[in-house]
Amino acid sequence: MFKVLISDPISDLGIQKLFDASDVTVVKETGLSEDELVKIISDFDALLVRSQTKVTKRIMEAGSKLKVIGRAGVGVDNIDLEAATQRGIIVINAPDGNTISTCEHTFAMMMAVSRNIPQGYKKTISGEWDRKSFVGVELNNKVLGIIGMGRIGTEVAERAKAFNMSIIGYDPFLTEDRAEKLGIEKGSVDDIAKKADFITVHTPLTKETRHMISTEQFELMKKGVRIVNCARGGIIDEHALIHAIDQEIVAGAAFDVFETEPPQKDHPFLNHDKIIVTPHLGASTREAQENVAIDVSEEVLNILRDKPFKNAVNMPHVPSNVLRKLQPYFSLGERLGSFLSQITKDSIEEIHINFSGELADVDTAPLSRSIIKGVLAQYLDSEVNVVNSMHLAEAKGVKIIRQRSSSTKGFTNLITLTLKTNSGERTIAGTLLNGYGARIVQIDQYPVDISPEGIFIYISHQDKPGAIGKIGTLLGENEVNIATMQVGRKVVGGDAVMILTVDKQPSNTVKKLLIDTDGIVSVNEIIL
Ligand SMILES: NC(=O)C1=CN([C@@H]2O[C@H](COP(=O)(O)OP(=O)(O)OC[C@H]3O[C@@H](n4cnc5c(N)ncnc54)[C@H](O)[C@@H]3O)[C@@H](O)[C@H]2O)C=CC1
Ligand SMILES: O=C(O)C(=O)COP(=O)(O)O
Repeated sequence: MFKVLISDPISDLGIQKLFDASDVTVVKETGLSEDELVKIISDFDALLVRSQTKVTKRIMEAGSKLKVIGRAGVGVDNIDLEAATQRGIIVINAPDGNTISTCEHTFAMMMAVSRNIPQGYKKTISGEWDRKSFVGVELNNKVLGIIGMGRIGTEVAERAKAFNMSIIGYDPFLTEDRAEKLGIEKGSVDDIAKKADFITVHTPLTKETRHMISTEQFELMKKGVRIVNCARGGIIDEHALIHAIDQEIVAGAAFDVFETEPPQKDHPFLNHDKIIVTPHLGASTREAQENVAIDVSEEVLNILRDKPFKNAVNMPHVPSNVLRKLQPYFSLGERLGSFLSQITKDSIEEIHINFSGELADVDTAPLSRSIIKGVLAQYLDSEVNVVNSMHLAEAKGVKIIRQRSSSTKGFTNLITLTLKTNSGERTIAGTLLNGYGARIVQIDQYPVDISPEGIFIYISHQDKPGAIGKIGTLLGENEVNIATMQVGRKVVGGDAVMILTVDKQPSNTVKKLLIDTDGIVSVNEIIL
């Protein structure tokens, strides 16, 4: 008999399958503290949560029988995924069930902020009949900027068309082709900042998206822009937003989520006459709650019964003999993927992976998942892992081509990764050198010898006398110490690259100084 603990309010109707299962006992105990959960968790095979329960390492360590944690929703930021993976606990979520509700909430917020509905309501019920202070704007003929064109962002775009809005979308995976099919324009964050009358964000919170809308972006915006965040607190810099309202750039903002939830009583968004707020209600509809509960219950039952499941957000599953052979390569593969995706700025359309030498006769599927995880991780953060990376790439329309070859260019093993985009392709190759660890041995057409660990500055420049000296001096003057330097060029005086390993991250000012240096074409910072 399996025991399932439900520790957050989850729809009873949605989890009926669990109640009906003859091999499952369900216990509902909501509002437990970490200590209380630690005390009882050892009895349970599965734990079902929403966003309230913080599933910590301590709870997992106490859950000696715990096989699966089910999140009835999308974001798994309340679950310590690393601890779960380490303990072999499968974490699953329900990514599809609340898409429509969150999209509709976004519209509710967009319309409420455009017509000052909460402000008007508040004044009217206080007994005042004020028809002058709340003149709004129409959505009709306005430009809507959508940052994050995944499930929710796409649904928002579809509905915005019915309001006669023109839409600019930004997502690293949005191709021209898909944008055209959706009837929207593909743009950058800056394009959106410059052109949009309304901006809504629908990305996860990752190191890339944290404060992706901040002072710099607000300064580009049109006067009177309205901002909506029904994704995650922190994507929009809360302090910079207040400043942009004070400067009369932003006319109004609607937030469902906060950097800290619940927000402190003195949070500047509360009681601000230009900001409307809801308490993380995006997924709070009867339908969404039923959907996510049904999805999560089915997955939990499958996992408990050792049947196939699809929405795992962690845990690799590799036969032990294959695992033994591949183990040393996982980290190299992921780092190759991460390095290359950090210097590939366009939408990725195809991922080509070639395995050669010792790797040509092993089942490299698990290794491919690590490589693809590395490629996707900076965009999808905690939601991408070796279980779901392949599926996520394919779901985003990215074609994956895996090959084996005998050509090793003199190495006993070689992984060659190529990312094809609409504007060209980028390649990286790496190897495990017997006794010397992992090495990146090729970037595009340049042979290199780099240990894939640390902070890198990748500079494309014109091969000119003095170029290296200028860069070295500039970094030195700004106290960025260079640990290693690799250079490569195609022909004398032609395109050249410089790959520096540095001891600390260069500031934005230093990066700008580098970009402004004569002969430098592009500067990328890479963190592995
Ligand atoms: N307010 C609420 O109650 C709810 C909030 N959410 C949040 O909404 C967000 C989006 O959810 P879904 O659409 O289901 O996820 P999704 O995974 O389908 O879409 C997210 C999209 O963001 C894109 N993205 C990642 N990094 C980016 C970057 N740096 N710039 C631009 N785009 C980037 C990804 O490529 C992806 O297409 C998640 O953070 C989720 O937690 C989801 C449900 C309810
Ligand atoms: O699904 C998500 O990511 C959400 O943010 C919804 O959270 P909730 O289940 O309503 O606490």
